[in-house]
Amino acid sequence: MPAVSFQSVSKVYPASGRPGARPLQALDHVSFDIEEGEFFGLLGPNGAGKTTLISILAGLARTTSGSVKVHGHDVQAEFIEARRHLGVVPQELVFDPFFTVREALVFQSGYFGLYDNGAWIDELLDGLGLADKAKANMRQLSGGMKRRVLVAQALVHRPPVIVLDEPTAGVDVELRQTLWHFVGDLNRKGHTVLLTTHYLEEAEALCSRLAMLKQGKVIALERTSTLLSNATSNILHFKTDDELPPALAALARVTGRIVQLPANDTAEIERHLAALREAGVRVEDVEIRKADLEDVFIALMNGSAPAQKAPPALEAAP
Ligand SMILES: Nc1ncnc2c1ncn2[C@@H]1O[C@H](COP(=O)(O)OP(=O)(O)OP(=O)(O)O)[C@@H](O)[C@H]1O
Repeated sequence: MPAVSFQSVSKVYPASGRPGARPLQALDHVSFDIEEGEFFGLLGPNGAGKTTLISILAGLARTTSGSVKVHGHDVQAEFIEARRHLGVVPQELVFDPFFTVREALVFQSGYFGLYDNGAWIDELLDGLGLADKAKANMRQLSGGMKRRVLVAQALVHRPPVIVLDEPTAGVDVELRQTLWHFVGDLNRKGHTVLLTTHYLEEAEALCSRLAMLKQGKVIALERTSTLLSNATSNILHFKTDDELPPALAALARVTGRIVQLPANDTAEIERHLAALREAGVRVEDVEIRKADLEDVFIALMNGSAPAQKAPPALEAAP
């Protein structure tokens, strides 16, 4: 039995009351399973539907059609059983300002009928670097510390499935490391992890399998290693102040002065360089690197399949 199963999930938000407003299809027949013990990544640009899908999984929103199960329990029909199997770390920092950290965790344990949870709470506080904040009031904590408490709250009932919705947005390196160490450990002990993130290098490093959403549809569902090995193999990376010739501009990812051009082999790299020379483009700091998940993501979001070699942009210069 899969840990999480999404079966043809659609979600339409009704039109707002504003004149001319139309209903919005946030999810369009999303289907995939997450197996027990997987570290699974859900990726997609802003507005792709990730939070909507997670809200449905957590029982905070309802599907328009389709079904979602956690360890075989339907999240709508068997809400309590499904919820017991899930620990959800929300994107937003929601907390009760009147509790201390420990009180918040004791209170949360009570929701699940756990009245003798002190040992596990201590373990959570230790593992997440919160031990010296146990008696601090929630409102005295920095944003990063509050996020650690949210992670601890999500885990008080030792859920087999852990859902992290952009847990590292705006958090410092230390918290990221603490969090990934802790969550990685739980995953090695058999917990299933579902992660949404905009940090693709994080997804590449952590997730064994990925789903990519675009406008509410699954456009890729693959092992991370397969996505990477199918990708255009090299990226020609350089800086320039000059304008690229149109054929190269159409292929390039440009960030300020930095240009990145996909190239499948050495011959294509040479063709790109020759074309740049011919167009009088002055380049600096030229590097060739392997394609990463960000390159795959961009290719997929732009509608070009990463497995396919980019069309030869230019004829080789003499
Ligand atoms: N409560 C709501 N009412 C109406 N439309 C909504 C509601 N919540 C989300 N949407 C819309 O549904 C679409 C999907 O939003 P969602 O927040 O699920 O995307 P996301 O992939 O999580 O984006 P982000 O990366 O920005 O968090 C967006 O167009 C969004 O504006």
